[in-house]
Amino acid sequence: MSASIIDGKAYAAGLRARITDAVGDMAQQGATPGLAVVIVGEDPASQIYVKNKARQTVEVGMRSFEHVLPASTSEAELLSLVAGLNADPAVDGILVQLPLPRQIDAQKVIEAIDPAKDVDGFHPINAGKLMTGVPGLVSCTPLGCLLLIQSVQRDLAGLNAVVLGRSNIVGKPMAQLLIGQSCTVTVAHSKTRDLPEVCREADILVAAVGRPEMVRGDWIKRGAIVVDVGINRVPNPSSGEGKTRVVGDVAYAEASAVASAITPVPGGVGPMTIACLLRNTLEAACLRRSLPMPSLDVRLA
Ligand SMILES: Nc1nc2c(c(=O)[nH]1)N[C@@H](CN(C=O)c1ccc(C(=O)N[C@@H](CCC(=O)O)C(=O)O)cc1)CN2
Ligand SMILES: [Mg+2]
Repeated sequence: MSASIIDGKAYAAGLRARITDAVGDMAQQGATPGLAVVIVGEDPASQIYVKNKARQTVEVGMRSFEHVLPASTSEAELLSLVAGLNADPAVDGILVQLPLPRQIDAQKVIEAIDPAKDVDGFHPINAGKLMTGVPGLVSCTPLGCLLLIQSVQRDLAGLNAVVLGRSNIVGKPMAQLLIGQSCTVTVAHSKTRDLPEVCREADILVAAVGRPEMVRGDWIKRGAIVVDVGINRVPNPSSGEGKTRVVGDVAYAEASAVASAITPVPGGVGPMTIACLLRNTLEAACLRRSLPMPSLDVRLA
């Protein structure tokens, strides 16, 4: 078996096209959505993600408010900025890029964001809504993963899903989303016994552990759908000294020989994270204006 490749880049482009249409309709009614993105410090990867977020926000026709703060910013200063954004009627969505410098308690900042503007879906109110099956803003990376899984199989009821990783940002919300689709869900992690054995039970395997190529081909059930959330930079001496390349948490070539469908790294889950952020900003803007959320059905060729 050679797995079909789930093209997250193409899916994300399709989603952005649908969002662009919806935002155009809102703009005609004088209701252009706005997204505020906050970055603290100079982490190079975060700078790239934030630039991409701001650029794509403008590309879909939304207003982008970028706040670049020095690494020395205090928690009180950041909380004061968040309070201002909560009160700003032009801002529908607020995103504080993670990680934050060590002097700032990220959880405190997340909890300071108005849940109605929490387009990352990290606020305990939104996490609780997901847990209890109440509509709310859902964390972007797991939402992107679910959309990619459903692009190859719409009905997931009764399937065994294994989520590798238990972070608040990916693992836990991913498990909740799959429960919402009537999957039988196992959350596995670094202390799980017989991990390869547990993974081999999965019809759907979502890997979000941050360990390069940890999931081997013989951990995967024949015909499984494999979603790789990992973004790991590893040395790549064949392209020159000091050069790196990006790999996922799954050994891609081995897994492709066994799975029915698999997301690549890069070009799988990563692009969906920002597309879903824009989707969530649209949803927040619709809710705040009591407008219906447009359907954003994307079909891959
Ligand atoms: N407030 C938030 N902070 C962080 C989040 C988040 O969702 N909200 N997620 C990550 C970073 N992230 C977005 O912020 C993000 C990561 C990766 C990608 C992406 O497109 N990756 C590419 C590969 C990139 C590479 O080559 O290095 C891909 O997979 O194709 C987009 C967004 C942590 N912080
Ligand atoms: Mg993410």
